[in-house]
Amino acid sequence: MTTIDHGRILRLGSSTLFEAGRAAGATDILDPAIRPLWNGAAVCGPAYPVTCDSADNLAVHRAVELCEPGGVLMVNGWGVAAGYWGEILTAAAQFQGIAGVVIDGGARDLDGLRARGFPVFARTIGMRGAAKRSPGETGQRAKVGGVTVESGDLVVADTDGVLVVRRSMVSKVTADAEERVRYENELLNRVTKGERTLDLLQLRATLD
Ligand SMILES: O=C([O-])CC(=O)C(=O)O
Ligand SMILES: [Mg+2]
Repeated sequence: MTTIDHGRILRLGSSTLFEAGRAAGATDILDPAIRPLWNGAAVCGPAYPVTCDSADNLAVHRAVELCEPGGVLMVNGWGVAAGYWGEILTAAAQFQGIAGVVIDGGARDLDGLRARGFPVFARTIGMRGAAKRSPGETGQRAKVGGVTVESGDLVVADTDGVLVVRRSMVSKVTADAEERVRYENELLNRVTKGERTLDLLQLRATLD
């Protein structure tokens, strides 16, 4: 088994990875309303899916104990603006080695998350505390931002948004994205020197 270099994949960027996997249907973009909660937040790691009951985060507290180090919690919070995540869970997740969290719902204590440098992506801020009554579901699959995420799919989340790369396709998508970066760097070089995108991308014929 080849090991996956998550830092290297993150440097390729979510948009480049999406384009690389697009034709094969290997990548899915979460609803772009799910955004980083502080500037520069970014994370890459295997998904640990969590489905909460509406406005209840007991499943999240359990997931923080069960998720493997390096994992990314992918939480279905039904789009509700409750505080499914906050600074206490962040400190617990960091102790556990969890890499980040994506929530289709609310998170709070944003200054604390930023100060701790923990990447959190969420649909909204949620000041109101979540209940802690329903066990929900952990570790199987979860629908987050319109995408069904399986345990072990690769999550790549950065300033552009949140991408899921299907587990069996990670090597191919990564290799294709590296090729794409080489091509785009060449374009950047030439555009920086004054060449026109209309020429480089052979777009003039379409204009005529
Ligand atoms: O109450 C919760 O479970 C969420 C929260 O604010 C924290 O983790 O600090
Ligand atoms: Mg809190």
